[in-house]
Amino acid sequence: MKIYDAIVIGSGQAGTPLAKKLAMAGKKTAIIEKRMVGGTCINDGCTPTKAMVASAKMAYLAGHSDNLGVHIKNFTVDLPQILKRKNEIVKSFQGGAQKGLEGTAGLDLIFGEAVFTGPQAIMVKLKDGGTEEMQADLIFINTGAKTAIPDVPGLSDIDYLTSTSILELETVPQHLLIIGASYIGMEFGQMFRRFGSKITMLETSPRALPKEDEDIAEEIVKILEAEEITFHADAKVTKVSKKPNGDLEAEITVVGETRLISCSHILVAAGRKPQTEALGLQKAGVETDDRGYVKVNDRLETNIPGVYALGDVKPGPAFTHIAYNDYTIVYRNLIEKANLSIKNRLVPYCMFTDPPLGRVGITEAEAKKQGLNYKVAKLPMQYVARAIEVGDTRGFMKAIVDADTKKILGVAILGEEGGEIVSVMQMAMVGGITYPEIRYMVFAHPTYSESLNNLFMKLDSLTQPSPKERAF
Ligand SMILES: Cc1cc2nc3c(=O)[nH]c(=O)nc-3n(C[C@H](O)[C@H](O)[C@H](O)COP(=O)(O)OP(=O)(O)OC[C@H]3O[C@@H](n4cnc5c(N)ncnc54)[C@H](O)[C@@H]3O)c2cc1C
Ligand SMILES: NC(=O)c1ccc[n+]([C@@H]2O[C@H](COP(=O)([O-])OP(=O)(O)OC[C@H]3O[C@@H](n4cnc5c(N)ncnc54)[C@H](O)[C@@H]3O)[C@@H](O)[C@H]2O)c1
Repeated sequence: MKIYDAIVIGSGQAGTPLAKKLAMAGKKTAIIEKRMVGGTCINDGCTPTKAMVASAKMAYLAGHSDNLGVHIKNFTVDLPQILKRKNEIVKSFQGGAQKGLEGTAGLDLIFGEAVFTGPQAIMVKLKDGGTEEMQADLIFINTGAKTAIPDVPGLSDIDYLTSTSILELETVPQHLLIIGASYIGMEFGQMFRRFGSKITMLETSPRALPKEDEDIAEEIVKILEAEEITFHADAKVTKVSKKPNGDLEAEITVVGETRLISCSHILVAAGRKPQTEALGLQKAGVETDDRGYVKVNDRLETNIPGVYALGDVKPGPAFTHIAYNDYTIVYRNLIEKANLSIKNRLVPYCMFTDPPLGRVGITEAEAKKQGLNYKVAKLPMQYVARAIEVGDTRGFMKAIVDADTKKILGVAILGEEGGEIVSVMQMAMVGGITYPEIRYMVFAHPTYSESLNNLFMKLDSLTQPSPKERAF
């Protein structure tokens, strides 16, 4: 039995920096990884998808360059080259992360699958064979999530794609049917449409992106439909099968009506589930919720003293920046004796469609549900000077503000650089900057952020439009 001060299970976006910092703080630490260092984000999440989204954007720009006076006669999409570039980026990020762990004194990187054998005890099924027993007073669960496979008759009999396996396709699917129209579905749907696939998207909810405000979801669907992507909302896949010619067939009901869709590939993008099934949590007495997520308090402590859970394995928003922030909270509480909590943490995110959707704070629907006295400002990107100059006026800016305190409650930017502009607004929200202050703040011209002046002008009919707004 090996004795450590700390054991980190999973080298994801929380575990990797946490293990390093704990070792550097003098704690003898082990980090156990069953697959590859860097977890989902680096290996089959953010990094590879955003690298491939960049190729898809290039294809789109090549096909839409005439308007800017640049005529590109012919272009082709070279998927093997796109994969090669993506793989090189992934490999360099993964290699860098692994080197960082291996080069840290007092830290052991162990490849294998960790299973709890008691509250402070772990058994590792080593990748190279054999097992290793270890224990520590501090154990951190950072095992992330994996694709959830819906219970659809016939699905287990066909070679369906997941967000991981689709990243390795060497040829562009002729017709890709996507189950689930949220982040993963939208990002891959647009990407493969731009690579040349026909795309059909199915969503069980009455509309795509059910967690977003209706106007935002509608606008995104409109943008993707303009690229000839087909959406079916209120849709349920009732059966899938392989036809004698090798094609796949999905039987679906759309608003109660049965249809058959023939396609070459099916991507399952219907959500993710925590990787806790094989973790032996019951041996440690660690409680999970009814969906298998590890229950934690606001300081990310489980019900067992000394055992913590960070990142996607606990309930709540599943993003890399949240996993990373979890690490900083746990580390500072433990080592720097801070008293930090995840309560009231502002959660920004960006869906990397083109244009992207950046959002922070609450939605209009949430403001309504909470019965707040709020106002909504909206500015179409057609009124954003920078968007006109750049030649892409799809989308809009939207803000929800408190009518009494004038504070910003939530912002969504569906437009070019939406994720970047929303970061500006996030800082305003954290700093308590009110919308009248932003309305008259000096931003560089011509930037997208400058149009935040005009966005907030919309809130007060007595306010004179700025010279920039008058120009339109
Ligand atoms: C296709 C896709 C695109 C995404 N794009 C974005 C994006 O653009 N922006 C964003 O913020 N988020 C994005 N995400 C989400 C993001 O990847 C996750 O939120 C993030 O990786 C979570 O980090 P984590 O540390 O909790 O877990 P992970 O990164 O999943 O790491 C968990 C690690 O634990 C290991 N592990 C699991 N069980 C064991 C065990 N028993 N023993 C040892 N090791 C174990 C796993 O192998 C894995 O390496 C995307 C996700 C997907 C699937
Ligand atoms: N840019 C980003 O930050 C980014 C990108 C990709 C993924 N992610 C993360 O990955 C997680 C998973 O993404 P996701 O899109 O798979 O999950 P999700 O949970 O966000 O959405 C799944 C969608 O599938 C629908 N659905 C479920 N079962 C269905 C069925 N049988 N038929 C049709 N539709 C069905 C749901 O109603 C939902 O709209 C997200 O929570 C997100 O945090 C983030």
